[in-house]
Amino acid sequence: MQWNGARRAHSLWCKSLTNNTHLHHPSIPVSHFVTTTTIMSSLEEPLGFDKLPSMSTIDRIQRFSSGACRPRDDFGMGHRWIDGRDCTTSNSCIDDDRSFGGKESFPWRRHTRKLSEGELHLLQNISISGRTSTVSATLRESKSFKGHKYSTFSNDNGTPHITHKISKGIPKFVKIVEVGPRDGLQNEKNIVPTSVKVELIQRLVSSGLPVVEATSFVSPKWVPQLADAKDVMDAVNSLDGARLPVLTPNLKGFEAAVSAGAKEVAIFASASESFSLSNINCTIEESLLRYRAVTAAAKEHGVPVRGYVSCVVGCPVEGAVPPSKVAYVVKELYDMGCFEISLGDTIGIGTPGSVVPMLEAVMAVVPADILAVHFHDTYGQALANILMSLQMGISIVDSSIAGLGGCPYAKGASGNVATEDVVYMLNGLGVQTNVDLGKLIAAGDFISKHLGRPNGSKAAVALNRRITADASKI
Ligand SMILES: CC(C)(COP(=O)([O-])OP(=O)([O-])OC[C@H]1O[C@@H](n2cnc3c(N)ncnc32)[C@H](O)[C@@H]1OP(=O)([O-])[O-])[C@@H](O)C(=O)NCCC(=O)NCCSC(=O)C[C@@](C)(O)CC(=O)[O-]
Repeated sequence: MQWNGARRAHSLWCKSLTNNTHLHHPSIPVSHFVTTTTIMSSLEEPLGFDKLPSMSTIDRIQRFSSGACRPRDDFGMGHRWIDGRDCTTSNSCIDDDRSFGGKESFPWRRHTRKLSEGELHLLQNISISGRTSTVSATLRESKSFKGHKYSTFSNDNGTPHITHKISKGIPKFVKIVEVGPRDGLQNEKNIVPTSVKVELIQRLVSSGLPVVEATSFVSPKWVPQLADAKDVMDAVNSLDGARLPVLTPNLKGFEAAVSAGAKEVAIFASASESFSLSNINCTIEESLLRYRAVTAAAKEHGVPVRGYVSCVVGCPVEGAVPPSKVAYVVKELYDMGCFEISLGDTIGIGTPGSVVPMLEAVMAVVPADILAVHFHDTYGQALANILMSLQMGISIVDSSIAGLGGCPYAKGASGNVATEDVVYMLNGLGVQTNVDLGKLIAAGDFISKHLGRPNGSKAAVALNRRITADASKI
């Protein structure tokens, strides 16, 4: 029976990756994890263009503009992949091969060309003097953490032209959606006291973050770490300055969230059937049915709904996930009224090589400006993936304070990209976030200290060291 199958598979995802037993479904046999681990090893090679379907049917002319949204009747997705009729596995879907057949180059790729003598001279100057310049800029910033713009390339030799080329397409403002109190803490082995969660949220809001995902109204049997969702909301509801969305997997969760004062909710679907079963104990289609009920109720209450799609490039069980599957689920969430949709590389397996075709497929069916990217940093690819996403027109980035999430003692998925690292990179690019990096680092240090581990943000660690070094000279 499908439902029994779903139950057996339920909650496999974090467990198989992290050995984090607190989320394990009691009925999942140990042998299941062995299988999953074996499959996971097939993902140890980075997913690149050669491992994913290419994009011959996607119209490329307008895809990076927000006006690129249009129905794709010819997209060839339908429901066939869900029924599994043409697919042996999600990685070998005939439909997808047809839709994305043919290897073509992507027009957004920078064309290499011969550099002129002047340009060569310029680049040599940058590589020689740029290092000093970058370092001094970093040191200057480290004292105040104030957002600054790097001046590495700003000389009078025509370099602004190069800067312009590099930053072309990158938005002037990026909205950061902080997911640490929810995505980060849901994976913690030990339950974090409510008062600590509340203080963390307060600190994050006061750093200027516009959105701080506060908690989840999910089954406490599955996620005991967030069983205090109501108490957390009671304590943070009156905070001004940021939106505080919460995760709701079904109507029950939605109703509980609204009674607790939540003014925004998020629903979370998956592009991988196996992950859907393990995470929320139902198939993708069943989850979409549930979410239609949630979005309808939310509309009645005037509550905005954010959508998540997990496993957008890879699934711990199924391996590579075809972009068309992601696009299908995104479009469903969009059609049911989600105002924003976050694309989750749940296991942090993606590289720009796999993220780009996925984004292309998604941007062919919904506007780019409603999309967010949500990268876990398991393979250290998150910042590269974010930069690539920004260049493709994304301007909403999810991240987690101090890189919270995942289990530090187990092989497998790690936390989200650290918010401090994202802000540091965006400051370097001259992109506005309205976030105070100093306050952010203090918030990251606060929660890391509580959890008894080093801050997972490289920028925070480096900038903290710098302060110590400065102080020792005084
Ligand atoms: C979806 C369910 C609830 C289905 O869980 P189920 O066991 O299939 O649900 P059920 O309808 O059979 O109910 C079982 C029990 O749960 C209760 N229940 C039912 N719903 C709720 C609720 N909302 N709040 C509190 N309790 C609830 C329900 O009342 C019942 O209680 P009992 O009668 O046994 O005492 C469960 O599987 C669940 O809570 N899953 C949560 C999974 C989760 O939070 N995962 C982490 C999210 S992270 C993620 O998805 C990825 C993301 C978003 O971060 C992006 C990325 O990284 O890619």
